[in-house]
Amino acid sequence: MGTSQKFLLDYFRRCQKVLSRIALGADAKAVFSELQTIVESMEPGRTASVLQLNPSTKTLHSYVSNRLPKPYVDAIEGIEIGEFVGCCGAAVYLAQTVIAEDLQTHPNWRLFRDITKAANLEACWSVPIELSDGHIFGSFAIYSNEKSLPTDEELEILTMAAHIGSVAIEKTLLEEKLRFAATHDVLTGLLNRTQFEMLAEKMRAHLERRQLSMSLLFLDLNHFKDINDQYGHDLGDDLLILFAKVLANELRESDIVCRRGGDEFLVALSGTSKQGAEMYVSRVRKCFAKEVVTLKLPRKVEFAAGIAETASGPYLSLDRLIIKADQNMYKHKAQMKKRSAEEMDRRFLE
Ligand SMILES: Nc1nc2c(ncn2[C@@H]2O[C@H](COP(=O)(O)OP(=O)(O)OP(=O)(O)O)[C@@H](O)[C@H]2O)c(=O)[nH]1
Repeated sequence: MGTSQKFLLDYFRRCQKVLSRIALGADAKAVFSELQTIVESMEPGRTASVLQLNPSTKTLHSYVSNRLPKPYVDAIEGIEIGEFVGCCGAAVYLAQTVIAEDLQTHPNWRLFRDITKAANLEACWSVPIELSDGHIFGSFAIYSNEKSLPTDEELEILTMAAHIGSVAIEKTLLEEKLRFAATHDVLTGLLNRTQFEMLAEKMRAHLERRQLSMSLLFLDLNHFKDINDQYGHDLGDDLLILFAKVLANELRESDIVCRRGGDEFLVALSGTSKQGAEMYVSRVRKCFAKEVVTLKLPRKVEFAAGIAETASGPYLSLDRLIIKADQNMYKHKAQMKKRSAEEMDRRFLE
């Protein structure tokens, strides 16, 4: 009997090893592969399967490879969940365990009888993989090549395996969140300054080796403090988010952008001359002017941009590039402010 005391002891030892591996940073997929093997060893003729829910399409997809026959795996790939969709589709839909003792007679399997027969699958028990916030990640199922119901212990083992797997997923998600928080700006989701400088330096060194040009841009919103003061910080935040989105949307994959702080942004354009950088700024200006109207600000919002290019010979250091772009941005800002003052004078005198 698979659930003898010896088996249970062995099972707990193996689960403990998996938990240690999770603590040491094992990848969630590797953890589930291991859990599949452990659960399959309960009885001969058992095959485990882990499916992941795509929440936007409400469909299930293989999370880790398994030993189920390929035609069966292909047939259920991307299946939509539902109250009466097999055991996994129903377990995820209902957020509860679904057991089919005999796939040839269970109503949920009516549409799958031929493929399960061809795959020599007779019974299926599926438990939802639930995360601590209540979200259902997917399903953990056992298929058997004999009509059968799980014992209480077998069901407990399956549920525990799904739970251990959920811990691995949560840890992976949390680590991803931490990695993102350490390298990105919270408000705009762009890279933060430290991460940008690290990547821009790599870009600079790579381009210097190939003697290809690089442009560094310093961009700064005009009169942002007034916008904050007059219309509130929430609207100021929305403006920063919108500007960040436009800057990122107009970039190629090889280019990078960061929020340097406040209303200042840096962009590094790979293999791009000053002329190319000017074209980028003009695209951003056009798109920003179009998008900013959605914020319904009663005043025009503009930005100043400074460009620093490095090409051929010994390349400028990243620090020098940033300083140069900053100086050019200030010159541009001064010109813009002078122009707008002259415009005001003209209007006043007319
Ligand atoms: N809403 C919002 N404001 C911020 C944030 N970070 C910095 N600020 C504000 O951004 C403003 C930047 O002001 P300044 O550097 O004087 O820039 P400015 O008003 O655009 O001046 P010019 O660039 O000379 O036109 C300050 O008032 C900061 O308090 C943020 O995350 N959200």
